Amino acid sequence: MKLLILDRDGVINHDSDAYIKSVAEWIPLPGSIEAIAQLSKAGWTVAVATNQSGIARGYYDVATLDAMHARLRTLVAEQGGELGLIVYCPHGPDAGCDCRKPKPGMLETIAAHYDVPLTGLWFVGDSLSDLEAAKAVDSQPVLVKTGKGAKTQGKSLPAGTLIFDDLAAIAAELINN
Ligand SMILES: O=P(O)(O)OC[C@@H](O)[C@H]1O[C@@H](OP(=O)(O)O)[C@@H](O)[C@@H](O)[C@@H]1O
Ligand SMILES: [Mg+2]
Ligand SMILES: [Zn+2]
Repeated sequence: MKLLILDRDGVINHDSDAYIKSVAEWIPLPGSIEAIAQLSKAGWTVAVATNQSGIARGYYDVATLDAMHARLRTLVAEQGGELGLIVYCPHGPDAGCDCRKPKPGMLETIAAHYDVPLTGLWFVGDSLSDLEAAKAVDSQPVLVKTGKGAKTQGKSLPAGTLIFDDLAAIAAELINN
């Protein structure tokens, strides 16, 4: 089974230091919806693993987050694709949960859901915590330069991190090779 896991903010949609607090603030990055749909139509299952500490911080509630994700699913479906499992961590940095990246809990949940090994599985993110989560379970860390990615690129990255301009470039790589 061809499974790809994506971070959400900064990879699929624009991110903000003020958090993405409403459906209106949730704006897809150029080409990201089309990239997900193309991967889906090419036989890939695309899942999402996203930190959403804004819930713990009281910036928005689960119903609002679900509405953002319903919007994402609708947009992908309008392009003829289908989005897979979305897993989020609603906790704050001090909660000590197992799901907040850089912990790999969400990657483990998704891999178990699809019964796919984590080793070498591509996880695409824009933050160092995304790449560290991948490395923690021997998945393949993949950095995109969108969102916080260009800034992250200047940091010390896990060995073997792959770097792409955006999700569209990743889709082209996976579909054409
Ligand atoms: O990139 P993903 O995991 O999809 O989501 C990131 C968001 O939950 C937010 O994560 C926050 O980090 P803290 O959770 O406050 O450390 C900040 O980086 C915000 O700018 C960002 O919108
Ligand atoms: Mg992100
Ligand atoms: Zn959590």
